[in-house]
Amino acid sequence: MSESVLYGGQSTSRVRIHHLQQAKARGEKWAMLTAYDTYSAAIFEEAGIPVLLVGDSAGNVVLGHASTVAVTVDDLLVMTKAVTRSTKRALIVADLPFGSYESGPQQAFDTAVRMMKDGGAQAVKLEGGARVAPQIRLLQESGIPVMAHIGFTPQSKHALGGFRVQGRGAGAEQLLADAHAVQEAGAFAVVLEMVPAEIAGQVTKELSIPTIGIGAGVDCDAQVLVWPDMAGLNGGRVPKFVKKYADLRGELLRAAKEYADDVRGGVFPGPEHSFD
Ligand SMILES: Nc1nc(=O)c2c([nH]1)NC[C@@H]1CN(c3ccc(C(=O)N[C@@H](CCC(=O)O)C(=O)O)cc3)CN21
Ligand SMILES: CC(C)C(=O)C(=O)O
Ligand SMILES: [Mg+2]
Repeated sequence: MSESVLYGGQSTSRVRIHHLQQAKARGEKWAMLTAYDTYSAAIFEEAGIPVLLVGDSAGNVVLGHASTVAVTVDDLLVMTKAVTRSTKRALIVADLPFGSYESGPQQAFDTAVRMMKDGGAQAVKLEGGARVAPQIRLLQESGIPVMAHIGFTPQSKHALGGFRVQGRGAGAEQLLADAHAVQEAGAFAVVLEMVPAEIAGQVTKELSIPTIGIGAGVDCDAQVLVWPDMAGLNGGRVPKFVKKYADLRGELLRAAKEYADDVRGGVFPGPEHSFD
């Protein structure tokens, strides 16, 4: 078997966007996860996840907001710094929050520069297709790798009418046009969120850049999930596209209860946790 370009050998150098391009050319699929803090980022890198996204899903899963709309650049900067400090192999992508790039290429550039200079990110992600092509183009020309995000774009859920699959029926044409627009503008990869599997497969075939699916079927070049969803830390309802690989909520609940019981019972701390 040929060696993976992403997980291969003894290499300790950083995953770069050209590695993702090579992976697509070789038909090698890869996984992306979100990360928001030091322990999770280090664990995912050790697990061989080549790309980590400091997602604005932090609004939901870290900060307790009902949506990603309230998330600020400052919020994500703190988390991006934590993630970049604790990793050295994974490619770190920072989401650009709602309101920090839409008004034009200059605004997008200013925000992206903060994520790269202060945050240490190696790439940024923004939501939208043809409508953000000018932003993608300026960033790309300025040396900032851009990941695009089309299909269901959570920052515009109020405009899209809630959490809905995009690209069905007549929407397929729009989705394909957006996919081509972001590639043409210079995006190095594109997230496809909640898109019918067949359409996502078609986009993946037509594009030369990698597609990263979330609720977009198995034919994408890569997949992404929000980590507290896939690890079962999330106690609420999770979207249909989530597969639960662990029950961290149950495990943490058990540990916290046992600790509380030990303290109530005078069992903790024991002599081995105490000083003479
Ligand atoms: N915890 C978490 N997971 C995510 O995947 C996620 C976030 N937060 N926050 C930002 C966006 C928002 N996303 C979401 C959130 C909810 C649904 C959802 O409830 N989907 C339903 C309805 C689908 C439909 O109506 O067709 C589902 O059952 O999948 C989907 C994507 C994806 N992102
Ligand atoms: C779900 C992924 C793609 C995302 O944008 C996020 O976590 O914010
Ligand atoms: Mg996001």
